[in-house]
Amino acid sequence: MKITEIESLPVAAGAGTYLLIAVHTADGAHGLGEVGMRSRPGTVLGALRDLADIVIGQDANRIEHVWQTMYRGGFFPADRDAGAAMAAIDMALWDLRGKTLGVPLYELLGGPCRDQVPAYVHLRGTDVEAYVDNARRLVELGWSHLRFSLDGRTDPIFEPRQAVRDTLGVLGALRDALGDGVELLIDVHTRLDPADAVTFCREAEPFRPYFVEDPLRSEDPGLYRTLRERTGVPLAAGEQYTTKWAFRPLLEGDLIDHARIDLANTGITEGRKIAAMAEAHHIQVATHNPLGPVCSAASAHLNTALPNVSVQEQLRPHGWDDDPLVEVGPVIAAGSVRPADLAGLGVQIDLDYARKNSAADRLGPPPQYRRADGSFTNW
Ligand SMILES: O=C(O)[C@@H](O)[C@H](O)[C@H](O)CO
Ligand SMILES: [Mg+2]
Repeated sequence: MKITEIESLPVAAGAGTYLLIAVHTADGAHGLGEVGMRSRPGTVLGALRDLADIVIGQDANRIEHVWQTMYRGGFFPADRDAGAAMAAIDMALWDLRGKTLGVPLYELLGGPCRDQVPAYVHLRGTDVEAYVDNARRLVELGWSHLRFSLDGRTDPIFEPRQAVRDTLGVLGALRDALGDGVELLIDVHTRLDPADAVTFCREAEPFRPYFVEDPLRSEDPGLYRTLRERTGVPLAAGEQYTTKWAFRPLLEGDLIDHARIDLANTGITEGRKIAAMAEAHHIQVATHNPLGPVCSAASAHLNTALPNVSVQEQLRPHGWDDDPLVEVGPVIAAGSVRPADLAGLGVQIDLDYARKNSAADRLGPPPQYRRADGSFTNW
């Protein structure tokens, strides 16, 4: 099972743009992977080429060994941008392993702990009424976990205190309209400084959110200690981390309640180790996955096999039903996701379609936000 090629497939498909890869082997097989960081396409495509120098010629069955050589083989640790490229290769090797053995990936990860994985979808709105209407529609479709963002709703200007007030208004209106049977998740996108994050979390408490995600920036996980002391709201973080070492302070300090592992940033080999570290702290895994069919499948497999799962992110309520790229993908039913009943990741894409519909020029930095004074703030 010699690895012969890492093929990058930035693809524009029915439902969005994805940065997929195919790892090919000498016997004509291939495994699929997905890169989680699409905001620096040149960097990650370059990292994939650098990693190919290390990986080509290796035995695809030695997944942990390949991980060690990718991570440490360039002397400088391959984290962040290179970590996202590594994650895609690692995911593809697990797909290949499952296909070679003829079993779904979750069987290799210990077998199922659950029948399907609870999932949440994204909720959007231009004003409070639109949020409530859109939420009601999703609930009617059977979704019980809805996620929306802390926004200023004056794009591209983001004023944190205004955004905190607006978002608390939306949260309160949703709770009033939907009652307690619907779980509400708020993603702050690392946009707040500690003072505003404390205000937001404390004032959100009476509305019983399922979690508040990324209230603080990710550079210094120790920052969460202050917030933790000042709010009882459940906290979620971790989507920007690629390694167990990055997650360690959050987990060992019991600073979060939900670990936002993104398998297209950590890979499966590292992601399951992070999940085990979380388990030791009674922290639930809430996989980050605003991504495509391959990462969604990988997440569904790992979450099927893990004991400590809260909820999996799924961008769209309808999955890939009408997407010309995706021949088989994970099964998305109202409120949940489960892997397709096939070997490996259980994803089949039309490789020719992917090659002909490159999204190379459509990936890049997200829209840029500004404070009213012109200074930068996170998207
Ligand atoms: O949790 C999420 O889905 C978000 O934080 C996205 O990863 C972010 O908006 C970048 O696309
Ligand atoms: Mg997020």
